[in-house]
Amino acid sequence: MENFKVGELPSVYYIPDFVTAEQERKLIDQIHAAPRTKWRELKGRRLQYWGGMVHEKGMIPEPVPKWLEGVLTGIAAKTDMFPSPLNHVLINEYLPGQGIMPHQDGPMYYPVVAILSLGSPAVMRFTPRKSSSPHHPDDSQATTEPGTNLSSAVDSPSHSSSQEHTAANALASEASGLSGHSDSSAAAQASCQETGQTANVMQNGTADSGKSVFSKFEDQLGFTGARKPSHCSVVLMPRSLLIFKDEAYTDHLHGIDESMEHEIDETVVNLPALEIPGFLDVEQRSFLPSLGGESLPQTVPRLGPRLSLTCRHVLKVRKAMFRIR
Ligand SMILES: O=C(O)CCC(=O)C(=O)O
Ligand SMILES: [Fe+2]
Repeated sequence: MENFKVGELPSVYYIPDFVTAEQERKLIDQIHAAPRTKWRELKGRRLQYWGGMVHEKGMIPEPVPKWLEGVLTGIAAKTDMFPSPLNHVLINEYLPGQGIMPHQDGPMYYPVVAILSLGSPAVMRFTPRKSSSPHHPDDSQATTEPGTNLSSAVDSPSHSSSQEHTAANALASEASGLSGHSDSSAAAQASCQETGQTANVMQNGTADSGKSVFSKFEDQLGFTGARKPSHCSVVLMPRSLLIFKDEAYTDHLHGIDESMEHEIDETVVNLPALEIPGFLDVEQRSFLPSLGGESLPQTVPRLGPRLSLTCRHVLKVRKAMFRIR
């Protein structure tokens, strides 16, 4: 995994092309095939959650469908960063211009998150948490499943350091009931040879020519090279997997701007991602005649829907009382 580490903020990992285009298409189809009632409409986006309702007293588990189980076991197998099986997936759908306010995922989850991106690209920004920052009610919905009677502690404006999804104290009991399958996962079959090379370039910052890849990109984009380690942005390309933990999880907020274009600025830590074929597909490029083959875009245009699968391990899981079939 160290090959996929990006930037100086501990600890952010970016794996390009974690799933293939075919796997991406199948996942998008599966998401859209879910019953309409699975969608929760929020002000700025809509979401589905799978694995159960997250509650401060513990998640009431529900079986994860096969197609998602493959993603979860694939992530666990390929990344080796989760000590227990991932048991929860939040699927966010963003239309052009939609985003998610800066927030923290909070103590209901084991503090490592894996986000698989599908569809249109976007930029995620990490900013240091300030205790005086205002509370965003929307944030609590982002990761704690609105409409599920989550405790008032989540939405309480009096709640301490504001943006956090502090639904409860850190919970320690292990999740149960979801056994891992280490094979046959869509994600596990994702090509890793191709990605390994790109990742090395991302990590080491040097291409074969010996010239720093970052300086090449920074020259093209007119950057001065003064990146602040604490401010980090990651371009989330379709089919990529972002993983973050440590300070990025506990001391930083993460969010996606609600705008029609995401600026590629000096905080972006995975500039080489922009050079990967397919940064914008042919259809998207036709909207932007200025985007030639050689020149790097200055922004990520939001031209179509983006779907993200936020995969986590909910720490406290309750026994399912009964199931209606
Ligand atoms: O859509 C994304 O990439 C981010 C989602 C997120 O931060 C969350 O669900 O907590
Ligand atoms: Fe989040």
